[in-house]
Amino acid sequence: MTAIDAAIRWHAGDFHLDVALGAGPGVTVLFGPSGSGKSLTLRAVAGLLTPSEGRIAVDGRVVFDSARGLDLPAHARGIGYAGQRPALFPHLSVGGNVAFGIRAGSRADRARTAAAWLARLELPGFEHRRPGSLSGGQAQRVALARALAPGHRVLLLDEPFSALDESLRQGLRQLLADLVQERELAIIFVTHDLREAHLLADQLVVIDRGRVLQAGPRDGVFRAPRHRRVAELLGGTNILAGRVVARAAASLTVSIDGWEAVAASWHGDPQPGDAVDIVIRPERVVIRRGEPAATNTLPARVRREFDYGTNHTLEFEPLGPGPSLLVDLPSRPYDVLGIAAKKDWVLELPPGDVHVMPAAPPFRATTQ
Ligand SMILES: Nc1ncnc2c1ncn2[C@@H]1O[C@H](COP(=O)(O)OP(=O)(O)OP(=O)(O)O)[C@@H](O)[C@H]1O
Repeated sequence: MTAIDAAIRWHAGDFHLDVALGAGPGVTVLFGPSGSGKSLTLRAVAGLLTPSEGRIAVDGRVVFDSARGLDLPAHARGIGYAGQRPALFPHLSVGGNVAFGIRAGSRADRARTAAAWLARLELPGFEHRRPGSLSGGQAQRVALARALAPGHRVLLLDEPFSALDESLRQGLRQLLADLVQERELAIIFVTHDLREAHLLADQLVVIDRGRVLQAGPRDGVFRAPRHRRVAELLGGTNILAGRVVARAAASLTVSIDGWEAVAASWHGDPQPGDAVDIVIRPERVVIRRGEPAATNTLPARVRREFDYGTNHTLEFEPLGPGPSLLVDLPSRPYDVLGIAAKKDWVLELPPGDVHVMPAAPPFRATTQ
């Protein structure tokens, strides 16, 4: 049974939210740019925002249905929620905040459970502190403990690590992964951090301007975006316009700026002659010294390079016909290959990493 099944509409001013979302056990990452509607979606599922239309079911139980006038309050939905800005009750201690949603057990039991969650979130002994005395990252972890403590199977977490440093983030990501295993949790996790999305997601939902653009298992969405906008949002910086030359059972031949490449991945039903967009992820390009490879080689020269410390982004221009390409290379292979000294290389694009999508509709400058 899906843990969350939601179809909601809401609008305010110019912003229209029209989202259908399903989430099962594991981590479903809701990924999208700032202002795309991620928080609104989560707030609607949590019961903190009333959609103008729609239906929301949690573990098969309908908690909102505009057609039936049903709208269960947040506390009756059986969901743990931690918002983007931790909204702790200022009049309660930290322990009181964490124990707030726990229903079972004596007062002492609830206090013990709260203290145990605080310790698990690396805040041991914080239960007697006041919320006003916490740093931003500590308050965020208290909010997370409060969401976890009642033991709900469904958790909605809105950028819960945004105020934390990398080492704390790593520990808490591991904690979430452990909890998913231990308790078969279903978590919807909002982030606009691509690395975090990739690291955490079992399922990935890409949202933009209030709409779901694509949803599915993480690798399927990353490797096979449906169209240019999804590829752009997922960091596919080489998105090239081309045309289909030929189609075989398991491959397409595409022409890009006069250079032909074989692609083994595509979305839709591309036919010879069709205009298409082609995405080649910068971390999937192979840099060779010049030895021959079977398919998809492109002699090219480094035109510009950007040193990000852990990796280099190289901008290659072709030596003959073909596209310019960005290539990401970790700093060690960069040194071993000697790219600082040698600028002419042969790029190789494995066909499985050349993904073809229907061409984005042409941009219309006028409304005629
Ligand atoms: N009460 C409101 N009235 C009008 N517009 C609103 C209201 N609440 C949110 N919006 C708008 O809806 C859009 C989506 O907001 P939302 O908070 O869901 O974005 P988000 O994807 O979570 O972004 P971020 O990553 O920046 O948190 C934004 O453009 C926001 O300004």
